[in-house]
Amino acid sequence: MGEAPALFVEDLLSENTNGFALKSKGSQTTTIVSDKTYLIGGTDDESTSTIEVQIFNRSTGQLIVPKVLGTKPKQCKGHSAVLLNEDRILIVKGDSSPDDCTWFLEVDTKFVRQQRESLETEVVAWSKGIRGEAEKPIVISGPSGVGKGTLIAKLMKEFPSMFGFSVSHTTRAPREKEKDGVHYHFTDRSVMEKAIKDGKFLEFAAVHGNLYGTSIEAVEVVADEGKRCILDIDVQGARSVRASTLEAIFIFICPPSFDELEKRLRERGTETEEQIQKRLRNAKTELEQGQSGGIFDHILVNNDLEACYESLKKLLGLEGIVSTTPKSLSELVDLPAVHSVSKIDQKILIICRPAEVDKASKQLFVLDVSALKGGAPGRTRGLNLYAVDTFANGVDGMKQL
Ligand SMILES: Nc1ncnc2c1ncn2[C@@H]1O[C@H](COP(=O)(O)OP(=O)(O)OP(=O)(O)O)[C@@H](O)[C@H]1O
Ligand SMILES: Nc1nc2c(ncn2[C@@H]2O[C@H](COP(=O)(O)O)[C@@H](O)[C@H]2O)c(=O)[nH]1
Repeated sequence: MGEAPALFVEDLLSENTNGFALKSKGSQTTTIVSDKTYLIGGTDDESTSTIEVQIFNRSTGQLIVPKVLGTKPKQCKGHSAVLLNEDRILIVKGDSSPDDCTWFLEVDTKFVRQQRESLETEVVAWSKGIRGEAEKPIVISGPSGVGKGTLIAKLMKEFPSMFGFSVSHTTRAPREKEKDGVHYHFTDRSVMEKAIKDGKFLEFAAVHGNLYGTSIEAVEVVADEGKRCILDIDVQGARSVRASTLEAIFIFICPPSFDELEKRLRERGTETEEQIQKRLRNAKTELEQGQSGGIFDHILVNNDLEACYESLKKLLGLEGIVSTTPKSLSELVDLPAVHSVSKIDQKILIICRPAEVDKASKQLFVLDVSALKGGAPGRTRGLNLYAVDTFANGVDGMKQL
């Protein structure tokens, strides 16, 4: 936290109009949201490779660096900023790959308000914009040994381009065939506790004597691959995700009987007798909570593995579907570094400056934000970006937008 030189801040503020941010200092934009001015990008620190955020509080006259949650966007040659609905700022990056040009800086969404309260500091959160209707993440829960991992492995094998696994962090030791970064991020407790304190986790819980948690990044990485995220987490974690702003589908897997659950745990042969006893004790509570309503949308009994897998596929609308490749982004447009933005209702017009027209594929782009879904933690879905052929449509064509 530090005081801003008065002149500098006045310069920035004088360039603002009606909540729209204009270019101010190098690649920095300023956006006013009630009594705060968000200064985005363009810090003097050349070592910074990500877009930085500072907040000038006009009531107190202080310039602060907030805690920034979510993966930060990479610096680019130029960006524009538009305030949307008083709770998030849309950042349009120029000279960026088509799947990296729209980002949201959430400044007062439900997630940000929750985090501000729990971390007791000023918070903002980045969420990347994703084109189209990406599907909701899937939370799979159930007692240890019921077959969650087995079912998820089958799904990922049959539909490798459709689903991605959220790699959790855990403080437990790796099993013989487990790989760091693939099955789990195996982590020291102190490191994980610090990351939790820093707001890096969507959820975490003490499970069977160890700490487990889903980082925000683990979910974002999967969304960035254009895949649907699968979380394998315990009931406490499912409850936390249910209470969070992440919209997901919650599935609870039950064993056909308690004896069968014990048999599977023993036959897996990965735990000591003491650990098996602990997992079975916890299973009783998990089975009660999982089936008592309020958390899960669907309950599946994993008796016969193939039958349960077919039910899972049916529930996810995958019956008769053959694995597809991820949606191609090749048809998407390249935005120029120098552009201006204006907002008409829920449509953002991105206008290429004359000097850049030759470099850009089109002169005018429209970003439709009327159907936004999701947001931090995770990605903001439902964006629609398209180029408008102004020469063909002329002024009339633009009016129709
Ligand atoms: N329907 C089934 N019938 C018989 N055995 C099964 C069935 N489903 C899974 N198994 C076996 O049960 C054992 C436990 O399965 P799995 O490791 O997938 O459970 P899990 O729910 O992921 O456990 P954990 O929560 O401890 O990670 C494995 O050896 C697996 O092969
Ligand atoms: N709350 C969370 N629970 C998690 C997470 N990752 C895994 N788990 C659950 O832990 C138990 C035990 O797993 P194991 O690999 O040690 O057998 C199991 O029920 C998992 O679902 C997490 O990130 N958060």
